[in-house]
Amino acid sequence: MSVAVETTVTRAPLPVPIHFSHAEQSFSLKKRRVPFSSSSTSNSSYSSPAQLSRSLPPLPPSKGCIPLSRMFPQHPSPWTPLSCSLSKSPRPNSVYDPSKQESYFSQCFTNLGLLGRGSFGEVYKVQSNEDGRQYAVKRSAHRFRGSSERNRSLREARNHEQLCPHPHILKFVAAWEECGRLFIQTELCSTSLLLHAENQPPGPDESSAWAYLCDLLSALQHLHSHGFVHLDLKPANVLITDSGRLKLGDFGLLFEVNQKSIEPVEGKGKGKEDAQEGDPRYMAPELLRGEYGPAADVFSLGVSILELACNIEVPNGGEGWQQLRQGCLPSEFTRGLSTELQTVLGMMLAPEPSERPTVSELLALPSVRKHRWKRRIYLMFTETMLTLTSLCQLVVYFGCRLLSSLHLSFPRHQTKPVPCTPPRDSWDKDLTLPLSAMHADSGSPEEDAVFLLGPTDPELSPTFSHRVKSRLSVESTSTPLPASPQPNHRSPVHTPTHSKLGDWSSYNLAQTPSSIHSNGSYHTLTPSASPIHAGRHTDNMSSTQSQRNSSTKSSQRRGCNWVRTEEDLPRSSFEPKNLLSLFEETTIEGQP
Ligand SMILES: Nc1ncnc2c1ncn2[C@@H]1O[C@H](COP(=O)(O)OP(=O)(O)OP(=O)(O)O)[C@@H](O)[C@H]1O
Repeated sequence: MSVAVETTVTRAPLPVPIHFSHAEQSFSLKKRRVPFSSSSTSNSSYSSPAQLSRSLPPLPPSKGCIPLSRMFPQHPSPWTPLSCSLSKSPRPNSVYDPSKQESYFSQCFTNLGLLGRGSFGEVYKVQSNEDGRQYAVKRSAHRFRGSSERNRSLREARNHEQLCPHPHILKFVAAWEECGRLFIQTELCSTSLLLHAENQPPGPDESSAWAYLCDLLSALQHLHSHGFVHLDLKPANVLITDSGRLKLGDFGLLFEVNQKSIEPVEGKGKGKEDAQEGDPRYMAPELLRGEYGPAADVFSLGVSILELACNIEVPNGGEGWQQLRQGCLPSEFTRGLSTELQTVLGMMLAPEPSERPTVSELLALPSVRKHRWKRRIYLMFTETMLTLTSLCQLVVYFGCRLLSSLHLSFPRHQTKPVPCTPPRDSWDKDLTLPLSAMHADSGSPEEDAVFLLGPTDPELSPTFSHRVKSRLSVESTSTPLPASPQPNHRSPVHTPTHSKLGDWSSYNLAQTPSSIHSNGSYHTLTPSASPIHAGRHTDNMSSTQSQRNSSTKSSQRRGCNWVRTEEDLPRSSFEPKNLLSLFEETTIEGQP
């Protein structure tokens, strides 16, 4: 009798979050991303569907009022360091001179291009003028409109900084505020896990799923052991490095778990009502009851791994969403997975948080231990190989330089005029802007000139020249931009298993490149009995086209006077791709 009652209770539909009323209630194919158009490079004009649904409403149009910046003299906006790394005084190697008109960003970094956009802001690939290394800098999309918005924005930076470094946590470098915007500098990664997964061939990929699970369990163990809960774990918030190592990022919703009660890190203005802040697709059911705890991260990780292993869309509402939160996995997709993975997923997706294993318990499972061991060896090997390759390239580079200088020391070769390098000032003029320009009203072209590239060029960073995907994720809260390049390495992570297809075979056939129309659109797939849909497509045609156009676009980019391309930059670090040209230069210089 009691069992029957329990079953009824468990099966009762969960209260749907308020904002789910606009969510996708029925199941549909993964939306094709809207190609990143050149006109979208402007801050004000661009908004992806995801941004539309999650970003704040636009500022009301001005009705004849003179902008504040024109009414008052434009004093440089104070640069406020927010992280300890910047507050240290005096900072070694600092190139920032507050007396100069240029902003802190302009003085300290060379902008190499846009990496992606999210609901919070834009992420740029930059080169530090202090140490010559490359980083990612996230800039809030617009100026803070009030202190509550500012506090919310600063929370992510503060949360991130207080985390102890870990190999699977995105490394925080610095944060500052300038011109009413927040800047967060982090280590540079290759791309997000979401975009990486979308670039993989369709079909289940269990070996990669185990690798992702091992990395993210390590990250969660680190967070949970330090008393933190992430509360927004999803593939879009995970980054992947060149070696394939996953790094957990985006700590905007980080909570500190106290012994008695669970308090948010900032402690102010967050409570039960904020439980809906995370992405509904990955949200644990107990968050709707205001129960914040480590088990919520385990659930979100379970949904993420289910999505990645089966290569499906997880629902953001409706029947499929309810079923997943009642412990029902979509068997038509999961039956292609091994029993081991199915068991682990079943445990992680238990409806009651108390029934879910902790991260430590999951790490202790024999199946997880086996894959974790393999994963460690793989990462160690790949990262060692990458380091060795870089070292070899460095040796070859200096060898070439030596040979080249020996050649030049012959008197007969000195007759050839050495090409002049333009003075550094002329480069800087292109990119750096007076702070007053940056301080202008939001949306002014001057303000964003440091951050935006040519209106004719949709490929925004050197990384983008390889990015072949131009799809906007309708559901994702971030990165509706072209996907990143396929990493050169092909690892177990990147080599999907196609042997266990189950009912997937029909989907796979439908999603081969031949099913893509010449205009880039996709055939509609046969609706599944499952509410959860097969997901990721690869737009090979647009990819080829994009690559073909990249060289032309690169030369076009050089014509823009307000951005520097990587080719134009002073090269403080060695770039392996230029070895061939170095050899060619040496040969040409050696000719009489
Ligand atoms: N450190 C990084 N290295 C490389 N690419 C990055 C890095 N950080 C972010 N990106 C890229 O920028 C995109 C947007 O970043 P991010 O998701 O952090 O923005 P966001 O505004 O916080 O998004 P949201 O709040 O919607 O999740 C990512 O999807 C990723 O492609």
